Amino acid sequence: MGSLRLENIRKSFGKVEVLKGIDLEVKDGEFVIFVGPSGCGKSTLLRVIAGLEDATSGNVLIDGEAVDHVPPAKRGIAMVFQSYALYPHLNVRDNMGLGLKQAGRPKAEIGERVAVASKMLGLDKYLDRRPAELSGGQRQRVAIGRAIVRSPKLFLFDEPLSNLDAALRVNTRLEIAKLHRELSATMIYVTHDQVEAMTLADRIAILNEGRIEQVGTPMELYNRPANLFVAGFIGSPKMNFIPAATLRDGGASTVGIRPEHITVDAQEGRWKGTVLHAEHLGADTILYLDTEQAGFLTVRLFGEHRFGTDDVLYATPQPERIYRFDDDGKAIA
Ligand SMILES: Nc1ncnc2c1ncn2[C@@H]1O[C@H](COP(=O)(O)OP(=O)(O)OP(=O)(O)O)[C@@H](O)[C@H]1O
Repeated sequence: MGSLRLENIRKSFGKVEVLKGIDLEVKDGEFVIFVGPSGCGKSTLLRVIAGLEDATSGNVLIDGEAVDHVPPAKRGIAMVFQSYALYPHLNVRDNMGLGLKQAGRPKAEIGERVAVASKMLGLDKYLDRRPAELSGGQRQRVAIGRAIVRSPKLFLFDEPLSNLDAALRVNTRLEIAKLHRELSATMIYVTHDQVEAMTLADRIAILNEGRIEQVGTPMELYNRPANLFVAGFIGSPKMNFIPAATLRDGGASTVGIRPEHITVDAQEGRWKGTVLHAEHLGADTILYLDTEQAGFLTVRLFGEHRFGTDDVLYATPQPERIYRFDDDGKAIA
């Protein structure tokens, strides 16, 4: 079991309020990701859940029990950090088993748990190596293994992939997804990378300036963003925002259209524009347009296209894919 409930969590550092009333419920076995811009309070919230930081007010409940006065080691959580935090003088086996040893578990049990976790993570061949003899990805797997052996109620991950290069990030991401399936464990994960969030999470909580803007499945956030912030945050390249007057839409203040929902044609279309820059990515082509009616627009086309800088073309939004927002930035259904 490992459910989590956050009730009106507030946290101030001096006069600065960093978390401004966070409510969230995480079900047993769920994978929830906190995502948001730098400084929005993601890590602080994770640290409050872990007990490494006291909330100024509000409650943290694990499996229905308030843990606000329970020290980190007794909360039944295991945390994986960006920096791995391995002991350099210990080999992989001892790094993974240290927490259990400190908890006074019998040697045979520690050996067994380390064997299971290291096999799961493909580390069984490296048990005698020290951290310095491992790659970055292997070190992060040891840190994850150290969490697994403790069979925690909750796994907390703080940007675990950000020290890895691009290829290794993808690999390790897949491993974390697999691990979540195999362990059916509750995982809470902080990242500023929306691809990580979209690919791993059952649900994503989008934070902004200490508040949750929206919680939902990746596709809910993509298809039905609650406001301009979420609409602009989820999706790459970013959604285009255009004054509603451009579309003669009296009921909205701003309209949004995703780059992948605009078609282009050399002869005709809704908005005439000039290509400022074209990115040919192979699978996709990204065009940056300066249009007469809608201003700057980013367009994402599937596959290869011959359009290049200074070409003049016409862009047309798919009407059923237009998002509308009111004066306060709230989505209009
Ligand atoms: N111990 C502290 N003392 C004072 N201010 C702090 C402390 N820890 C965090 N902050 C401030 O709280 C705010 C939120 O920090 P936090 O690390 O939670 O953000 P984050 O969303 O995780 O950002 P990043 O993605 O850059 O890691 C920041 O403005 C930060 O400077």
